[in-house]
Amino acid sequence: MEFRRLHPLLRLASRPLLSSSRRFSVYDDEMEQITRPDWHVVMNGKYNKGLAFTIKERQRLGIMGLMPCSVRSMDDQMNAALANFEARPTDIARFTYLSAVHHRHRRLYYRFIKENIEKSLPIVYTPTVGDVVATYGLNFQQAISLFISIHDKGHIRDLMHNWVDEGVKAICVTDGGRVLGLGDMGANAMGISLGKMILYTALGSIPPSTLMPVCLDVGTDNQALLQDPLYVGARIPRVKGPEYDELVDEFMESAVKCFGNNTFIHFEDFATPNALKFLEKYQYKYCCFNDDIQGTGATGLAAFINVERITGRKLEDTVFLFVGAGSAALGIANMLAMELEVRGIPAEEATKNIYLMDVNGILTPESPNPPEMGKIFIKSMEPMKDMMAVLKKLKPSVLVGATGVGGIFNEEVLKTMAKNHERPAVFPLSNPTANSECTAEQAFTHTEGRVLFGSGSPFPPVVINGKRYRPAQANNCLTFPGIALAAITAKARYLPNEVFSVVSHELARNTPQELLDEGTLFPPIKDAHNVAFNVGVAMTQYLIDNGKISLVIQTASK
Ligand SMILES: NC(=O)C1=CN([C@@H]2O[C@H](COP(=O)(O)OP(=O)(O)OC[C@H]3O[C@@H](n4cnc5c(N)ncnc54)[C@H](O)[C@@H]3O)[C@@H](O)[C@H]2O)C=CC1
Ligand SMILES: CC(=O)C(=O)O
Ligand SMILES: [Mg+2]
Repeated sequence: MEFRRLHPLLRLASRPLLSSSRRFSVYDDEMEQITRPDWHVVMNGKYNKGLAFTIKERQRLGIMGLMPCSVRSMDDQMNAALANFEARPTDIARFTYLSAVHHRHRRLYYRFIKENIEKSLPIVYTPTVGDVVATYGLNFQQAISLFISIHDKGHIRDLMHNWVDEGVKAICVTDGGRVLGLGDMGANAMGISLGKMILYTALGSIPPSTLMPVCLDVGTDNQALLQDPLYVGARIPRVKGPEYDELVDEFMESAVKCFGNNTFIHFEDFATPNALKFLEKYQYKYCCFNDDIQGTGATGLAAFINVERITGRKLEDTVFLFVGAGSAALGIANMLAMELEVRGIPAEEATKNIYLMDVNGILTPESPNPPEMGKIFIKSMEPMKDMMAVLKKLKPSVLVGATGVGGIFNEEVLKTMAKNHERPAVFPLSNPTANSECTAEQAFTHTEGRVLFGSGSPFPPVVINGKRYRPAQANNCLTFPGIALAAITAKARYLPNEVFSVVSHELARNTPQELLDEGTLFPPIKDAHNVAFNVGVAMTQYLIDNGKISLVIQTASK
């Protein structure tokens, strides 16, 4: 892992020796200590490298005796970390162990996550991050992120001045309005901003010192949190209306003033009405990105492109049913409609076979308050509320779940999909695992292994009649690290919708043919960092070719 700025002592340590009055003789008579001893280098995770400091480095840095005499290579430290990680009895204990590694030795932490991504992703991300968010107050240890509360209105720039690193290039901001499928999690949502930014580094190779996770703490309507003595956020009902909007405006203005107008600002887990409002308001004004809408949109479209490759059934001839009409479903459905239009299908035709249903049923002219982004999918048909009745009538071959409601794709739903189609596609996208619309085992079992499958949270392989099926993870973590990498690399001024189409196609292309042949829709998680790199390159190329980069860059004025 390359870190951009070295601690001055480490820089000094890599230079030829200067003369000094103090002399060490234990290991190397020629070695001299050139500076006052500084334990800071071993106490700060940003500079520490544990037992990997050589004896010479220990002498140069004045840290002899602050660790045992063994020198342990990074490879050996990785082995020790893996043994420690696996010895922990629960996933939350593994998360806590890794957080301690982050605190004392960041290089080891990111290398561990990257090189053990199949084991570590479910810990630092969904599903365990859901438990981390739920128990955030109980386990709170150390601030490594920026909290901006409603009480800080008018002073956000001052708070940004307090941030630990200069040269911030990307921010992940949440207000905790809808965290995974857990609902309003108030200030506990910081766990989600942190989790996303860990993947910026582990998958996107973006230096952590350029990243700032933020939680806008505007209170919460979650009564359990308000009554929890350990809750760390503002104990007030969630602030809404102009006061809230002004806070978010001030946050955006402060971010670009402090860190430059190319700062990549990632919105995460805002409740859908706010997510849609801010995307519309800021998309062409800032270099901003909504992961739940655009990152998920790009991921979902990639899945559909690969369904088309496997089944040979054209997207324009496919009937899609989205159960859920929030950020995730709207993001994917709109990406799909855009793809069809790019392929020459007229706008009205493009949405003809794309159906959305929310908690009130299929979107029809009678639906109460359909979101603006969902209006193109409204169908002039009889209102239908029952999912089974809809499945029987429309016979979709692609079924997407983005409701946050665990288990609603039950045996009957899955069997109906299998009865109607030789290769039905089913996407229970909701997180964490308990909120998944079905499990992989249920999906493969009730479709006799014929399903094309992608879930938001990971599931282990499924074996049916001796045949092993590999469930793919359909999660925006396959896109947002590459999107961030590209936006930062190209110094993008703003991100038009078309870039996400480039991202989708690149993600789909990264799925090896042998996996498509066995019915797997996405690249394996072990290749996620290669995917992030390839997505980053493709998107950067698009931004440069299409003049979306800044020619005049307004830099920070912190
Ligand atoms: N796999 C991934 O990459 C992603 C997954 N998600 C997941 O998607 C879920 C939804 O997120 P959002 O769209 O932001 O939430 P949201 O709360 O805005 O939308 C949920 C939608 O589901 C509908 N709904 C609820 N119960 C229903 C039912 N029984 N039948 C039909 N519709 C029902 C609601 O009316 C609403 O339209 C969350 O669990 C989240 O974790 C979100 C983003 C990315
Ligand atoms: C994956 C993600 O962004 C979500 O579940 O909200
Ligand atoms: Mg999210």
